Amino acid sequence: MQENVSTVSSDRCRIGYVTRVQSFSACHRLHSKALSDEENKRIFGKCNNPNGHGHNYNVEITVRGKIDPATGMVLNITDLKEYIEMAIMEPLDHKNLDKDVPYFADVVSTTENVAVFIWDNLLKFLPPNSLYEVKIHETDKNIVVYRGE
Ligand SMILES: Nc1nc2c(c(=O)[nH]1)N=C([C@H](O)[C@H](O)COP(=O)(O)OP(=O)(O)OP(=O)(O)O)CN2
Ligand SMILES: [Zn+2]
Repeated sequence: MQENVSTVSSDRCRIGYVTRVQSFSACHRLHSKALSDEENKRIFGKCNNPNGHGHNYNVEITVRGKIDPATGMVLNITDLKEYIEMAIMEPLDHKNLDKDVPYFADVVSTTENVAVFIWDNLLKFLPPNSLYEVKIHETDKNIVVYRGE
């Protein structure tokens, strides 16, 4: 009986979630080309100031997948670190999001859109269907989650 339990248990597919945290610094201004100057000021307030402002963004990247019985891993975090470097740090760290990152030339650099940018960039490197969530702490109080929907 004990032997059967053991056999069934080892055959079971177990799903794990692996999260890696990464910080980056960037400045930006909330401004939409689809809105008038008055609307930009009314909607974005102090965040529409032409001088911009900066954040130390903290990003949590979560990957979902089968825990490989041979390696014990969903994916190797060493690989995930490299993907994060290419998908987040190289394009965004110490950048002016609106001026230095072409994606934000016509996309408002809200944290929601930064999360979408990071999601789409990570998809280029991660195994298919493995990215579960991108969570960004723009400040201690402002947190955005994007799950690819
Ligand atoms: N839906 C969103 N709303 C806002 C975003 C955003 O990305 N998505 N971003 C901003 C500004 O970028 C701004 O930096 C946030 O400022 P603020 O709320 O003032 O930041 P704090 O929480 O740190 O400030 P407190 O004064 O302590 O509340 C605005 N809106
Ligand atoms: Zn901001």
